[in-house]
Amino acid sequence: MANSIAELTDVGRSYGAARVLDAVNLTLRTGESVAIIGPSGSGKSTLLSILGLLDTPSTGSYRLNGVEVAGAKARQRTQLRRSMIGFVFQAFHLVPHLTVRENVLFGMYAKGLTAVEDATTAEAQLAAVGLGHRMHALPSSLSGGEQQRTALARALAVRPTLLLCDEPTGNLDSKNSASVLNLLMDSVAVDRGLVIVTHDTAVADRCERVIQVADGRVSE
Ligand SMILES: Nc1ncnc2c1ncn2[C@@H]1O[C@H](COP(=O)(O)OP(=O)(O)OP(=O)(O)O)[C@@H](O)[C@H]1O
Repeated sequence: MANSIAELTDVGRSYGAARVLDAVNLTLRTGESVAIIGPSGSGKSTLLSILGLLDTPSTGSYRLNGVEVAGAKARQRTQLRRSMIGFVFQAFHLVPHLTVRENVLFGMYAKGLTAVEDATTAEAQLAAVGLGHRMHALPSSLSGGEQQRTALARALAVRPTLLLCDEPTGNLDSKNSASVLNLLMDSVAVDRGLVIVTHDTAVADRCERVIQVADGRVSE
């Protein structure tokens, strides 16, 4: 049965006098793919940052795996983020002087994983995204699609409970978008949920749920 991973109750976020999110109620469960859509500046990235513990709600409750984190200290949020959350961004954010394989390993070390089997996990994850033959390449020699598949392998190698993506196909042509989208959909698992902020209707169409953000409010 699907478990609730993330539960936002009456969440608001203000920056100074500007109210960016208002009374947001949202529950995300394992096995789900959720698209977040809405006009530019409506608060989508802010919502994703709150879900990923990069930002904190100004008001309301956020329960992550049953633990209240809205008022959690930075250290606890960092620990939870490391152990539970994976991110994929539009701009890939690979380390330029590390190879593809090293980028995935670096992501694992950054998450505090240092087991000997890390190299095997990293290589298996790269093979799973179709990059087994590019493991020793530098990011600059890869296509945009290959770079995003590396970023996805880096995120998945630590087995996140929640995979959060901000415009993951925003820098890709249609062919590379389709392959990254297929991999994202394949990454949804009984013990994992997927959230994608997107302007791309092809992406939203593939997700089970579509959440619309407008004027700081969400509707489904
Ligand atoms: N750190 C911040 N300080 C002040 N204002 C902010 C901050 N972060 C976001 N905002 C404001 O909050 C609003 C929502 O921003 P957000 O990035 O969440 O929108 P978005 O829906 O993701 O937009 P886009 O589709 O253009 O990426 C914007 O008006 C933005 O200027």
